[in-house]
Amino acid sequence: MAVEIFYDDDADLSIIQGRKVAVIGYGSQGHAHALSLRDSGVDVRIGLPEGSKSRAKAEEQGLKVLTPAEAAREADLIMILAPDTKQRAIYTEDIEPNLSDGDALFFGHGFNIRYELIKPPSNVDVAMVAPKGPGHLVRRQFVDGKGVPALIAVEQDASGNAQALALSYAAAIGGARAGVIKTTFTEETETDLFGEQAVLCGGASALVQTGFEVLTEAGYAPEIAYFEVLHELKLIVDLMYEGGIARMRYSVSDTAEYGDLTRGPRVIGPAVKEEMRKILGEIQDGTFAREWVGEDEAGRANFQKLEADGEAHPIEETGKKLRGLMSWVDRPITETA
Ligand SMILES: NC(=O)C1=CN([C@@H]2O[C@H](COP(=O)(O)OP(=O)(O)OC[C@H]3O[C@@H](n4cnc5c(N)ncnc54)[C@H](OP(=O)(O)O)[C@@H]3O)[C@@H](O)[C@H]2O)C=CC1
Ligand SMILES: CC[C@](O)(C(C)=O)C(=O)O
Ligand SMILES: [Mg+2]
Ligand SMILES: [Mg+2]
Repeated sequence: MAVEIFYDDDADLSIIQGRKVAVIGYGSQGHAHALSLRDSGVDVRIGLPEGSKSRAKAEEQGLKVLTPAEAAREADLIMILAPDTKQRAIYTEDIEPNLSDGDALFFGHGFNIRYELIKPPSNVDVAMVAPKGPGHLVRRQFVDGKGVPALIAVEQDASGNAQALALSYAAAIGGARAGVIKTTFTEETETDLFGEQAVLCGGASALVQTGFEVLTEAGYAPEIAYFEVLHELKLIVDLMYEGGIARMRYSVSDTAEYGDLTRGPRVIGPAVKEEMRKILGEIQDGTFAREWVGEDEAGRANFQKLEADGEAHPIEETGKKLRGLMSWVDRPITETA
């Protein structure tokens, strides 16, 4: 089925400019949405708990900061950009008691609706604006006059205007400069989880670490291995981003292209594809969501151990040293872009 894609000319910015928006959370996505909404002329407040370390950042950037409950009460559109595992409690304690007829409840990812962790009342719009990129780059691209593509979805259309509202919001954060695709909460949640697990974060990290291990264990210099499997990956992916896999193959040598065509399918062979299908199945049947919510409720011990193991991987030390010698690469993540 053909998808519907919307651009700036299809969006009416005045719709979101007429709303009082509460952004709950001020992390990767929260700061990007809030600052870009504000720069697009939208009335924004941030909802953060009293003890949150993000409060000072939001205040420094001139934003009004309230508790999540106060922000939800004052606003008529509430965008939840707190961690997925915390959203159910925030919704129950701070948002649900402050929802009124005609309010809109927005999400940046469909997890809590798809897995029925949050069940909103029927008198509010429930919609999603999900940028297809990390929040710090969503903000950086907005400031640079560009945009990260976004997905919109409407789960509940109490007002009869929820899609236009979601499109207007997506345009205000720069998404409609690149393209906004209409989808469902289910399709966004399942494809997003699959993408980040199998390809973008899980697949790519494991590919890079394994390539680095094979080279260094065979006695090659870690610095050369780093440049080969991590640094150059960005340059190769830039070509794919600009012109697809064909553009990358045009630019690399024919030796590289022959190796790509004959060896690539051996690395990512039928066993990997089968594992990817299993991973997708665990997303579709709720196994992953139950596991992740359980891990969070149990205090995240396994998550923290795996994270620490990743930080201790030798590629990190090599990379830190080499990136420090390339000022244009070692760019800090900032909250203002
Ligand atoms: N990261 C990304 O680029 C993307 C994320 N998303 C989705 O966006 C949502 C937010 O993710 P992300 O930006 O990564 O989150 P982050 O972890 O970067 O930030 C979470 C923010 O929520 C705050 N927070 C924590 N607990 C509460 C609470 N009880 N009440 C209010 N605020 C709270 C945190 O405060 P403190 O700083 O004090 O911890 C922090 O400011 C998720 O649904 C995610 O799936 C979608 C697309 C991409
Ligand atoms: C790829 C990870 C992501 O889905 C994203 C930046 O789009 C996320 O959840 O952070
Ligand atoms: Mg994503
Ligand atoms: Mg995601």
